[in-house]
Amino acid sequence: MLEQLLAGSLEDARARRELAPIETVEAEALTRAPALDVLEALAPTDHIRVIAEVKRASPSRGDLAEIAEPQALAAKYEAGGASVVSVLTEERKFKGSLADLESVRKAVSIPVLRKDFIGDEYQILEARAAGADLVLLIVAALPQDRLVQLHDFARELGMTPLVEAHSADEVARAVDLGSQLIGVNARDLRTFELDRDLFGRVADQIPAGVIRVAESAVLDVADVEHYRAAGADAVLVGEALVTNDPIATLKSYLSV
Ligand SMILES: O=P(O)(O)OC[C@@H](O)[C@@H](O)c1c[nH]c2ccccc12
Repeated sequence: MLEQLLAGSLEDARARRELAPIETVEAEALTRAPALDVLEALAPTDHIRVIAEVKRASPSRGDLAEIAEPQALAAKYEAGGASVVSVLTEERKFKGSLADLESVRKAVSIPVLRKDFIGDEYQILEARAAGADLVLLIVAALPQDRLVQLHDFARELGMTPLVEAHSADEVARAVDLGSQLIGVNARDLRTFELDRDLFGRVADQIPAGVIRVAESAVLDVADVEHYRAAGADAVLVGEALVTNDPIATLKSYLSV
């Protein structure tokens, strides 16, 4: 499944590239206001931080919410105390788009993450041109040499890569990159199985000073407490925020 998702995102990016060549998108990326300081926004503090996701659907959970106005949802996330907004831009299974990211960027002043299956520099330039401050890089999707190149490329644009791992080996590869922001996804993107305890098993491998994000499978405040107790600095939450009142839900998490 992960291979198909990556192939689909790359194919969609190639089609966009026919219309907007890399030079055009690069010029847009370079004339944007500088990317925001993500490590500052997510710096460990006395409560858990939340990366709140604009998520309409997923291959494992199907349709979650309509979200006609992603900018309105993102504004609620900011009002509720989220530290970062994640916008799924994958079109085929997650029903997102770069247009969603652009409208969210205009509506909030906190950092914005482009959440997609990224395997090409062009997608990173598009993200910056649309105003993203972070990009997701999924360790399982890429050989290490490409991961190094894409990680460097994003950093040269002033962006912060969120490097996603789903096993002890993948965490080791993320650490090898010199990543300052590592996410452990409870969901296996190949089988869609959930393992909420994975974060706790691998958290100690992440060096002090690196921000630790627990991704997926937060359905209520007890799950946030579970991740916090295991050492998470931040949680990345989609489904629970798009299917409940976002402000009230965020406020309950921020008490953890
Ligand atoms: O809806 P949830 O279970 O709260 O999960 C959010 C987020 O972690 C999930 O959307 C995600 C994590 N890593 C990804 C990689 C690609 C697509 C989606 C994801």
